[in-house]
Amino acid sequence: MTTKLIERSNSKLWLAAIKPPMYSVAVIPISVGTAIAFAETQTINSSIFSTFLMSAILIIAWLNLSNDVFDSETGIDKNKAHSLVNLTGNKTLIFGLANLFLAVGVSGICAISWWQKDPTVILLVVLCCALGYTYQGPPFRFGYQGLGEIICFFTFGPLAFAAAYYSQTQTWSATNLAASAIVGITTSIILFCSHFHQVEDDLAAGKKSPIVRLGTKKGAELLQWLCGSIYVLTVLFVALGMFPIWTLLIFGSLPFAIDLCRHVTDYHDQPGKVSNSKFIAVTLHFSSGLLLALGFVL
Ligand SMILES: C/C(=C\COP(=O)(O)OP(=O)(O)O)CCC[C@H](C)CCC[C@H](C)CCCC(C)C
Ligand SMILES: O=C(O)C1=CC(=O)c2ccccc2C1=O
Repeated sequence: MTTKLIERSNSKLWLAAIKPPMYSVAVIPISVGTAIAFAETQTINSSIFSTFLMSAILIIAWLNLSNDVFDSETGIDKNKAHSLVNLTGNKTLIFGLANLFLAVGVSGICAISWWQKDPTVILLVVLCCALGYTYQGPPFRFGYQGLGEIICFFTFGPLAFAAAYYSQTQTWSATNLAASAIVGITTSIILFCSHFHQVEDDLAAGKKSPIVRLGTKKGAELLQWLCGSIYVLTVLFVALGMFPIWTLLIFGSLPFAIDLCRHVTDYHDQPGKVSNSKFIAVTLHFSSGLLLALGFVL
């Protein structure tokens, strides 16, 4: 019985370390960017789409494994039982695996550029990876200065969307750029929410996350503006004729936005209770992204 309980909590820790829901951040920008390309050209290259999707998932695996490696070096993760480095006790193995995922992911994107005889897509994705590295890796560690959310907005928004759209069309689109702002915001909301419960550990390690800088109460207030902005922007882009009317389907994700804002407003200063806000934010990101994509293809 005791062994079973230990096994169960061990598998929970592994699941928390691998973070399956977080791969939404790879799926959504590639899917929405491709949906817009399809809506505008009526064609889709499914080999390019599936290669891009697999590569993006591998790049996010690299990001998360290497985050545990770099955080183990600053001591910020010393209380984090679900760090892969803490779980395995083998930093070299996790770093090696992370780099393998990055190499295979980037190879997939190289294949797309090779098929297109055009380096644009690989250059955009390498720029995303380099910015992702500056968030967490030495000597930059820009996340420790509170710059993560800004890097997140540009990488998962305009840059990832430009790469996904260009991989299908070899051209650019103002509509795609507008949609990228919405997904950039929802992705940054995930990172923003992940910092509410970590204030004590972040302060101890000298990490000035936006929540450390603002305080949890002001952070909860800012979250309401960020969530509201995705709906205001969608209405604006529909009114300007840049988005089809069906993209208003994004309002179907409003209950998750309300739930997220209520949860964070109620528990912003209670780490044990606010810690799951990151996963409500993932649900908001996934549902709003999927509905937006649907709005473009209908
Ligand atoms: C690893 C990230 C967050 C974890 O942050 P933190 O250390 O505070 O949390 P833990 O407690 O879990 O340790 C995400 C950081 C995202 C980064 C700012 C930007 C990454 C860009 C990607 C490489 C872009 C990939 C684009 C792809 C879809 C083509
Ligand atoms: O572990 C995390 O907290 C995050 C992992 C991750 O890959 C990601 C990507 C984009 C935005 C936020 C996050 C995380 O918060």
